[in-house]
Amino acid sequence: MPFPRLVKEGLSVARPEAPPVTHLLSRCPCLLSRTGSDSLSFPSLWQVKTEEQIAAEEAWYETEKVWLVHKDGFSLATQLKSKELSLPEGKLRVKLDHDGAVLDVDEDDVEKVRRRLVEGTRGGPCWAGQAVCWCGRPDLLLRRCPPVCPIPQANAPSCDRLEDLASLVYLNESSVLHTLRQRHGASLLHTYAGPSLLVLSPRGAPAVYSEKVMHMFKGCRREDMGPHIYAVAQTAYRAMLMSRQDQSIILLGSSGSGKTTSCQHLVQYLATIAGTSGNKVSPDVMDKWQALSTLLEAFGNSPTVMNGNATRFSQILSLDFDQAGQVASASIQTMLLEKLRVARRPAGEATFNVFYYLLACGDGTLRTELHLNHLAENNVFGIVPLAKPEEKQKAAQQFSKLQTAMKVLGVSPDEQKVCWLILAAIYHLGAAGATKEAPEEQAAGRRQFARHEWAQKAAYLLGCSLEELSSAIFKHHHQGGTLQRSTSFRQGPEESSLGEGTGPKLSALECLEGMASGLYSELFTLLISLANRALKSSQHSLCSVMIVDTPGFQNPEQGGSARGASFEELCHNYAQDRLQRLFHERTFVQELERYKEENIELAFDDLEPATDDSVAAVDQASHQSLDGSRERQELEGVRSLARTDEARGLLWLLEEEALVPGATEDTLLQRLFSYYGPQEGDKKGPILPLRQDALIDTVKKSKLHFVHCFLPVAEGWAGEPRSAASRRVSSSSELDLPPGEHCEAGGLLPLDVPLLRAQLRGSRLLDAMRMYRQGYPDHMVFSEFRRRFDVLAPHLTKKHGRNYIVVDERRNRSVNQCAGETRSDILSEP
Ligand SMILES: Nc1ncnc2c1ncn2[C@@H]1O[C@H](COP(=O)(O)OP(=O)(O)OP(=O)(O)O)[C@@H](O)[C@H]1O
Repeated sequence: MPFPRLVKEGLSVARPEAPPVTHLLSRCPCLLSRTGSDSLSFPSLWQVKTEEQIAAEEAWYETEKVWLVHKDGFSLATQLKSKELSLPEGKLRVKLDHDGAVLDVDEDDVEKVRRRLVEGTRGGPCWAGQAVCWCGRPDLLLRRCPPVCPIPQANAPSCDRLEDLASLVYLNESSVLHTLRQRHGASLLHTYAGPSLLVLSPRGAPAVYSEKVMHMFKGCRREDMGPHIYAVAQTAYRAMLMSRQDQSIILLGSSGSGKTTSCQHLVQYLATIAGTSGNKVSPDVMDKWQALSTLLEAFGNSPTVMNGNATRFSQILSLDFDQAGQVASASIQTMLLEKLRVARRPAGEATFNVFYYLLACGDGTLRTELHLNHLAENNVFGIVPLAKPEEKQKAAQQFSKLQTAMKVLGVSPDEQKVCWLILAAIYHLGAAGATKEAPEEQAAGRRQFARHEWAQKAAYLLGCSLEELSSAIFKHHHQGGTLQRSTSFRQGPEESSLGEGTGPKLSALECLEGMASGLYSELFTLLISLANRALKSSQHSLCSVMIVDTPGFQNPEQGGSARGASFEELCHNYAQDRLQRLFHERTFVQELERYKEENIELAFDDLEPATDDSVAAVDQASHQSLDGSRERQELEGVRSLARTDEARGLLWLLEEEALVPGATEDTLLQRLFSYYGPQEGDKKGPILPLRQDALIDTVKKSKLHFVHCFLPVAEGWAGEPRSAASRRVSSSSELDLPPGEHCEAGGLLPLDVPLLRAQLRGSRLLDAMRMYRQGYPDHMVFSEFRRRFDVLAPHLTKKHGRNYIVVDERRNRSVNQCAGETRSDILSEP
């Protein structure tokens, strides 16, 4: 039976809910096994277990199966216990299942699970925190899961492909990895992790995405759907319709793990299901979304060491729905575009896709207009056409596709022309290059183009004279003296020369790079507003589903590149970190606080301490604000103000140092390390703090849904293993164990267990799942409860009006009575 509770600010419902029969069939890991091959299958694909199967499972749980964790993987073993066995403190004796070897191992090498009994929270002794049974057969559980679980446990084979990791009888890291490994081997991409979805990015084009499949999810409730990205979209859509509250779906994960692909599937689902008139999807809606995706992919993506088509900006896509639940309007917000990539980028990486498309364009007239018939031998921005004929051909096709997409988005031929002119001008600026002047020449203002004929072309395309262009790029920087220099991908000592006492001066090349990235950024902003013009409508909308996609975590070393992260990568990583932290706050910290207030005891005594120091340090703003427009004479004051002992975030420091005369990258680093660098005896590396961005504030007020995308293996964008380190796909030889027990054994698809383990730890999904199964995860605030159910008490509505608000609802007896009467209705949604 469910356990609804009236709590201070609403009504919570514990899991397990009372399942209807079909529901029971789909969820119970104890009694049932499934025969379907994919997560799309529904309860009909489940089979009730035979008595023999149940007996085998019982026997399994009676032997003490444990996970033995090795440095790169884990093995199934049986713990050996006997009275005669005398082992030193902290040691256990185990027998490996695959070869029968008996080993004495450290207790710490055996996967830990919860040990404490959570008594009374659910009113049953079987609720020891490990066992979640949806079938209501506590007698089975009682035998399997004693009140205090004395040892770490592995799950019976029937749990191997469980759809929801939170339903594992024994929830621990190795059990989760094992389940994911089994599902991955069966090409099951999606798995529920309690309230969230986990996606293991596939290779190739899996057949689980199609319009036909979308219609299988239409109208379903969360508990009726197998794990799938469409299920997340459907859950958010349904929740929005029910609660009239904005919803946000947040995609988390490493670069290349499939966030943008999932984002596209989410949009397609919502546009298909809610962009429908009658039974037909409006072609207009779908065409526009497809066109938007083509546009963003061209202008905002580029190949990186981690991903052949990496997104280099953050975006919030918003679909706005009307009263009837149809898409009324849509919009896109973008931020953190990595604009400097146009001019400078890490070695081995490429510029934005659109340049390759334009340079491969087969339209002779356009090429002539853009002066692209003859290309330069050198380009300081490294913008060069693709070399291989097949790549060129593909890029030319992409250019035509882009032109069509712009047309669909209502970008007129003249507006398109402006885009091509700016892109070509950037190309010509790169071909023009800049003089490499000595510091004394900088002072004399001798910065200029290296090859004037190319600069002339750029000026012509931008509609100005060469002198005007030159002046705009090189001359006006003399007066400022407080310009912030770009610090990314810096190489070469000549670029770090500084004018004495006048603040950092920019080299001619930096001036040129600034112009190119500024032009590109303006162009990108313009295109986004043109796209919004096409997506918006004057139709009234009620609430929205927002989808948040940001560049994934990126560690250059993991991509096989021996360098530190660039400033831009740092910003993207920080944004991801903030979103991860939001996940943890919503699914764990806030829940825990709520339970504390309600005196509900939960057992979380073996949790790893939080490791988000870097985000905490980021938010460390200065107590004293600086005004960037301060006059020159105030800068001496700034110097003393800036150089206090107060620890601040990196962006604060950058702003301050940019204002301080004579400040250099070294002084910035010095301060950074003095605040956050390793202390004596501290083995941690420096923490790189930033200031928080606006993205979080935008989504915080909505109901959040999280999708965690995991990389199964570390492959570079060319499909090559990224580095020797990441190639450590656990092989049995490395673990000194025979084949048969490791991640890739048994014909499963390759899976990099250490990589997966790192992602699992980073995501803190285990914390969220433990909370989910112990607590009361389904929660409805009173105002929402009343909105949905006040129809059942019309006399109250008549008396107080539809929108009345009572501060402490529990004091309102009549409302409570009403709540009591309708509690069961909450559990079966109308
Ligand atoms: N669900 C999926 N179906 C098919 N292919 C996928 C899926 N997820 C990922 N991929 C493959 O992985 C590649 C990388 O995915 P994607 O660009 O979506 O990753 P990302 O997490 O958005 O990366 P980044 O953070 O670098 O932008 C895709 O080009 C695609 O080939």
